[in-house]
Amino acid sequence: MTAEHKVERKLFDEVMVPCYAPMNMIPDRGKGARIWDQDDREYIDFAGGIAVSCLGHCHPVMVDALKAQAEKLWHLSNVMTNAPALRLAKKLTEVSFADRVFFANSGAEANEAALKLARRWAVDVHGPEKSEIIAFTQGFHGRTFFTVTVGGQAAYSDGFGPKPGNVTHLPYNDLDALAAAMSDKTCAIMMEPLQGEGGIVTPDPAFVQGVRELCDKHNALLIFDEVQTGNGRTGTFYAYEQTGVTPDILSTAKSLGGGIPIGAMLTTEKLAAHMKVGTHGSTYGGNPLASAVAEAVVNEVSKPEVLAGVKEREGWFREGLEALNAKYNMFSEIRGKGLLIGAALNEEWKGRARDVLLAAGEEGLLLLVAGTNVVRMTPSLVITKEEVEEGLARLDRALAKLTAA
Ligand SMILES: Cc1ncc(COP(=O)(O)O)c(C=O)c1O
Repeated sequence: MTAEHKVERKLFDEVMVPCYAPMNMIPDRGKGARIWDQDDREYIDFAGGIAVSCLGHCHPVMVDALKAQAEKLWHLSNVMTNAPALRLAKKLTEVSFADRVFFANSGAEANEAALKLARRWAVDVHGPEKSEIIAFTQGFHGRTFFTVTVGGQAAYSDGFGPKPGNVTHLPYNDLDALAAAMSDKTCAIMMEPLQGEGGIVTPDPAFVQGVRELCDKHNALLIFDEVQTGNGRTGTFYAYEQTGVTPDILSTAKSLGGGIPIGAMLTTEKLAAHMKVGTHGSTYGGNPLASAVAEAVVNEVSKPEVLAGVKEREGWFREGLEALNAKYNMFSEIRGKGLLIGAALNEEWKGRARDVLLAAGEEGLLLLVAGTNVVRMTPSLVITKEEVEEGLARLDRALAKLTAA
């Protein structure tokens, strides 16, 4: 890398709106579960772009789909439909409960569409009084004003003036609290089937089933936010498949594109009928380039051997992390499902998830955090055994230094 090709990290502090605190390096290229920075330093990637790079970096099926579509047609807007979007929508209905698909560009936008559909349905069928949205503490649904308000972390939605109204937050996994709060004015419940940003929290199966029953009782819609859990992340194509519960609306993004921005809202024929021409829209939603890549990603990830491989890889991670914990005694629990993994710090290390992330970075391993107490891993679903072992060896070195300091 020659000096003139190198962009200095300090430029970030000079020209970017300071919403982020990125690591002190600039990645230059990636392959599989490895990334190299501008200085040619190699990192094993257990972060996967926050549950996005489900096939690793620059997987041939994505590169081929992108190249082929890039030579054909990039963009039309929704004044015309396009073949890649139609094929992708058809595939998404085949791998889920849904009959209908609306394309957006991100998780927040998919959730925004889901919430708007729920309110629209309520207004059409029951009248405007049925408008309450119930969501859960520590939930995360995106950063548009509606979705951040529905998300259960006030720190993200406070300080912007008046919020969209009629949103109630309840503790996750507390069916009694939900039963007491719900009424016929409840329009919809929005939840993650496994909370990601909130700390990798898996609800009791009875809670999820109870939520469905309460929705049926009060004629409310159940929206599953599968932006982080979807597209094979937990070992089934969608996490809801493991709950015995089917939502009315599902949002998906992140791994849907494997790295190209795309999101989608999935729903039933009956609910979709409440959206008419012009009710909602997006310039880029379902654009041919993003749809072509997502189609290739979904075709690959939905293969039974890829989904079975997620469970196998979960075993490699759990075994390796438990062994590290036996050595360093830092975690109270290794939790999550499939390749959505959280290592919760014990009392002694409480609040130091970022220290673990930074120490790992020094050793050439990319991790994530979920809050301040959980070290999160959302690697490629096809990460190799050698990459996992190398990453865990680097984590071993990082924890050795951290615990010795
Ligand atoms: C469960 C969940 N929903 C929604 C979002 C927002 O997605 P995006 O950042 O693509 O808008 C996220 C992002 O972390 C998420 O984890």
